[in-house]
Amino acid sequence: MKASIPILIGGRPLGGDAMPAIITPLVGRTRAMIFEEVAAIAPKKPNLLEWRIDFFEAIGDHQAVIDTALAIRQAASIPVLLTRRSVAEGGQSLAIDEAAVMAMYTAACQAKCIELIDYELSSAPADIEALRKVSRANGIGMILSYHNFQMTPDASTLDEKFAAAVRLGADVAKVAVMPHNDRDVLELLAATRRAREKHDLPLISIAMGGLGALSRIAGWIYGSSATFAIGQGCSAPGQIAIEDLRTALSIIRHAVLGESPGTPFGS
Ligand SMILES: O=C1C[C@@](O)(C(=O)O)C[C@@H](O)[C@@H]1O
Repeated sequence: MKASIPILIGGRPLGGDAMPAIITPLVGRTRAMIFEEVAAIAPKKPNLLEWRIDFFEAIGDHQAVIDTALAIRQAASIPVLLTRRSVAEGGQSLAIDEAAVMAMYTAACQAKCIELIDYELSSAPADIEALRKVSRANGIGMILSYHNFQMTPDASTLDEKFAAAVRLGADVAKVAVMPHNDRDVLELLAATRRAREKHDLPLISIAMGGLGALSRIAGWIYGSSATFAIGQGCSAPGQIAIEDLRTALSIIRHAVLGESPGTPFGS
């Protein structure tokens, strides 16, 4: 089994040796709501906090974004991933346009108030290129992502999404899709496995909804380096509470990696 490649933050693997890293979203609309979430989530020790800034009312106010990001990091001592999810890919509608979103991401990178950003592959190529430059110049990692909340595209489309993220210089390639049946989940896992064989960068892949639970718990076996779990609020269908996820992961890790303290087979 080819190991999943860890996501690096400041040169260190996110989550240490354990696979997968656990990411919990922050979905508060106001600074006060976000801090309530941080207070509830920090003791649960996820490896990364995803600040879903499309939920944040003050998204257009750069200083508020920077101050809040710094305060989240300080309160939780957990690295922060900044994500604006577009409406087309399952996010909230915004009061600001795409140019202002770019300006917000740029200001956050320059302030170095976050460790990672998530930007969608469907964005304008010039914007992806510009954000890649500014994130790299400031030492901020970049996830290039694709989400389909309606369905699971065919195998070649899934392959192409991972490949496009690599071509465009992503540090992490991410694909999240909606399965309609158990086969769709297998397609997502198979595409993840092919991408792991072909590309030399960390991947995140998710099949959403109840059917996709297998991908959240066992996707790391196929090459996905991180999984999203509920710390306090949910940001997508099918996310599992971090406590339940950890229980499931420890059972599977023990079985798959041979870490079980049980009697050796055959003895
Ligand atoms: O892209 C992802 C994955 C996700 O959609 C999920 O299914 O867990 C949750 C989002 O917050 C995140 O940005």
